[in-house]
This record gives sequence, structure tokens and C-alpha cells, in this order.
Amino acid sequence: MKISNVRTRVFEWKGHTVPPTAHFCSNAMDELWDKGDSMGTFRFHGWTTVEIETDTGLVGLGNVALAPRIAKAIIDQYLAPLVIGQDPFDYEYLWQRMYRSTHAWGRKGIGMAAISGVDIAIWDIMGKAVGQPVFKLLGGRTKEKIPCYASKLYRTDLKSMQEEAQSYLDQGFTAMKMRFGYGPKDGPTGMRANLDSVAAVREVIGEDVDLMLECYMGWNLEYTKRMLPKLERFQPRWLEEPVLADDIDGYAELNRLTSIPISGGEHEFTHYGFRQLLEKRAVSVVQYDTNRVGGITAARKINAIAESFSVPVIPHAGQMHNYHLTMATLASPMAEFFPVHDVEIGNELFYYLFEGDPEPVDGFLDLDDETPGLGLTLNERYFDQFHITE
Ligand SMILES: O=C(O)C(=O)C[C@@H](O)CO
Ligand SMILES: [Mg+2]
Repeated sequence: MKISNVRTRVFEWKGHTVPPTAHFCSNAMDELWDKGDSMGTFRFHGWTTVEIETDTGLVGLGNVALAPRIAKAIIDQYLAPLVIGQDPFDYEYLWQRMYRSTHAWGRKGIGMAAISGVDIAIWDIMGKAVGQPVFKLLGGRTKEKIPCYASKLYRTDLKSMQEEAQSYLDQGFTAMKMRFGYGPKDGPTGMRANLDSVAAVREVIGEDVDLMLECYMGWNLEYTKRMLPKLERFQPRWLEEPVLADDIDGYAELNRLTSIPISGGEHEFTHYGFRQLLEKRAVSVVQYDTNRVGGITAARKINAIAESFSVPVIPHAGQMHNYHLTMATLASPMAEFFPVHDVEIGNELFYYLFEGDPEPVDGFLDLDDETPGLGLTLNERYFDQFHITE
């Protein structure tokens, strides 16, 4: 079997979006004097799809969620010529071919995200070719079902956050993630507002529900050090991405300081990047996203390294490319789940573009043993609400 064609498309949402309010989610722009629309750079309102065809008529579907027009250009100009004419089962060779030939500029960021999209499509083809779900090629079923946590709870008024938290309890979730709205520039008042929001959510969910706290790189080392002792009484499951992804020593320092597990990796790339994070004991929870980190070929290597450090892997974002790895990996105890709702920050856009993701029932997801590949197709129902570039 040979790869005969690589088709990329960019889908940019032009439908209704819910505008985020001020202090919606702390993020890396917050420390600048002119924040402007600070969440602007962190919205995901576009996606690149990668459809890889074979001479046997199979089509594998991959995707990239970062900088979609650039991802498309990289795949069209650089990566497609490297995989066309090749056997998709030579996936390790193809990954190395893409990685090494783009090494001067591709190792991290959008170069690696583009490689991820191609790699995910190749794994989809392999599953379809042998008539097996991808998780069966990765180690098979390590759990009866995948526990998942509801991930939204952006900072709004406390009553709305409490109602939202209650709605996840009502749906059967026993774990959820909330976002902070304030950071170093907001002073003691912001610090108090951050603590009040955690207290408000804890008040509703009690002590027996896992609560994850997301900073999205909107804090700094000094601020985080001051926050950690104040947060300990809420017993969070983890504190996520407190500082910039590049400050690996900062992560390591924080992780040593506190009983709260520090999590990260959503903005890290390849097994080389994660080896560094793990060797430095910088994170207590690994959170790569398969469609950024180097695809399934890189993610499975990271899983093996993390297992050897006894660090759990709980990928960013849920979604099928991550769920298959989570199902096949004992070191992955649960998955993130973005609740389905109107398009807002863009995490939920996946459901408008793709079909096939399992719906959680009582806080658990399952994957079908009979659906070959990743089990994902394009959802044409909303195509008229996207600007589509071939
Ligand atoms: O879900 C996460 O971990 C994210 O970082 C999502 C991002 O949109 C910030 O909330
Ligand atoms: Mg995150």
C-alpha cells in the first residue's frame, strides 16, 4: 500500500461566537502593558484537516489546531512530498523523514504541529487497513472505560461558576477543571478574586470531587510561589501551566516547593522535550496534545518515558487522537473533556468540524472495539459556517 495523495483544507469559523468577558482566563499576554484582547492569540477558531489517500482507496484523517493556514502551507510544500509514494506502515521512518528534513525550523511549534497532523492521518490509515481501532495497535484496552473530567469553568461571576460546576455534578462528572481570571498585575485584589473563585467552586462540589486549576501561563514564578500555600487548603488535583512553557527550571522549582502537583506539557513538543521535563522533575502530570507534540508516533514514546518516571499522562483536550492513546496506556488514568456548547474560545470547535467523538456517560468515555482507525469523520453539517480554503 502506498500513499497517493495528501489533501489539506483550512476551516475557519465564521459563525456565531460567544465573546469572552474581561478576566475570562489568565494567559501569557497578561503581563504586558497593553493586553488588548488578551485571549485573541489563544483562540482556536480555525483548524487544518489532513486527508491522506492511499492507492488502495483508504483515506486517513488527521488534524492540526494551531495556526491553520501556516500548518497547511507546511504540509503542502514540505511534508506531503516526503510521504507520497511511501508505505504508511513505515510510520517511524516517515516521522523521522519529516522531523529530520524540517529540523532547521520545524522541531517545535507549528512545524511539529504540522508533522502531527500527517502522523495522525497515517495512524488512521493503519487502523483502517487492518480493520482495528487505533488503540488496538497501541497496546489495546487498558481500562474498561476512560474516566474524564469536565474542562471549562472559565472565570465569570461566582454564581454562574457555581451553577456550571453543579451542572457537571448533575451529569455525573467526579472531576472538573476551572480557570483563573487574574494574575500578577491584578495585585492583592486579583489574588483574593482567584482564591474566592476556587472557594466558590469547592463549596458546590465538596471535597470528594477532583478539582484542577488552570493558569494557562498567566502567572509568573514569584506570584505562583505566593499563591501555592494559599491554594493548598483546596487540595487541587493539580495546578496547570503556572508559568511560561519555556521556564522549565521554574516548573521544577515549583514542583519541589509544594504538595500540589504541577502539571504542564500542553506547549511542549516531542519525546526530547518531555525527557527534559521529566528528568528535571518539572511536572507531576504530563499533558501533551497529540496534534501538537508530534502525533501518535511521538506521543507513544512520551508515554513510555513518563511511565518509567511514574508520572501520569493526561493529554490536553481529549479528542480522538488523544483518547486512543489514553485507552491503550496504563500510565494515562483519565482524559480531558471539553463540554459541547456554542463556539467560544474554540476548544469546542472540534465538535462542529468532526464527528465520532464518544459522549461521556456519568463521567466516563468509551471507544468502540469495532470501529477501525480513529473513528472520526468530517461533519459536513456546519460546513456553511466555515470559510474553507483548499
Ligand atoms: O484545556 C486546557 O488545558 C487548556 O489549556 C485550554 C485553553 O483553552 C485554556 O483554557
Ligand atoms: Mg491547559
